[in-house]
Amino acid sequence: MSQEEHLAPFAFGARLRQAMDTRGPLCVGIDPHPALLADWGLNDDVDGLVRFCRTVVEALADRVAVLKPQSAFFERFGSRGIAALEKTVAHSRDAGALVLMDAKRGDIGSTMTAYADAYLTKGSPLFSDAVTVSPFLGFGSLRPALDAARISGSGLFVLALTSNPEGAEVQRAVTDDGRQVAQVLLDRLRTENAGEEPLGSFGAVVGATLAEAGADLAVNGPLLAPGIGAQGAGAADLRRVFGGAVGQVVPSVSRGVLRYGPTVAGLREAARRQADELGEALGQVS
Ligand SMILES: O=C(O)c1cc(=O)[nH]c(=O)n1[C@@H]1O[C@H](COP(=O)(O)O)[C@@H](O)[C@H]1O
Repeated sequence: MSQEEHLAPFAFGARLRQAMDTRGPLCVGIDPHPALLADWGLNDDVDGLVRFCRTVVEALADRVAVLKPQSAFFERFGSRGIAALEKTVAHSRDAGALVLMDAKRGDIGSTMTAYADAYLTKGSPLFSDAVTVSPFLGFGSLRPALDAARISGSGLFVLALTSNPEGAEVQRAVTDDGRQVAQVLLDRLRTENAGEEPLGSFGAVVGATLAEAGADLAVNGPLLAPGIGAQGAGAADLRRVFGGAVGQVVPSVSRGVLRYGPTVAGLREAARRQADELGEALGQVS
């Protein structure tokens, strides 16, 4: 039985909290890079993509809290890639993982409504437990997604302090009232999550690669921490970056686990190792 069936009335934040508490907080990204397909002995085509995803889901969907398919690697293959993405989402959810669709969508409100229909509305072929969104058009442009997520019990992760070095130019820019852009976004998330227990459904993306957070991360929502493994961050960075907010951190690893395929056993062992290391750093059961 999937987590959704178990926990149907609960909001994403509550379902995520439960998954983090029972499975540990690790999120594994499904990023079928051409280089990984080659390393796994697969062709860089739809058949290779499908086999790759089937293996990752078989290995991990019954044990990690969150699986995060990176939409770009599926879009490369056009409509058949999207069909593979739909199946990957469905199989992951059926096996009990929460699915965070990494699509980083963002647009004017009226178009955002269509993205909300695609990812956050029950019955849509790409319906996911949560989706990553870009607030570059202003936090208010995300309103249709916030509203749709509230109705369907799904969630959002808003890019705030991304793991790439180029992000700071925009995200650390100082606004008229003296706050950094990232802080404005975090403050808006705190408002959206106000009063939610045990955890709000609207999270922020905060890279584990940052030298320091330099922001108030207490948004009463989850903090997705990519950048671990291939981008150079590790368990030791989490306490430094997240400080008192470590209990809300969902550490995210893609290549750092995927490179231990193609066997199910290799992937499981790599995920377990990451979960142990990160869980220890976060002071959580894993
Ligand atoms: O939203 C994300 O997941 C994300 C945000 C961010 O700031 N940095 C970041 O790397 N990501 C994604 O996280 C994954 C990182 O992959 P690895 O570097 O292989 O672990 C990729 O799918 C990125 O698109």
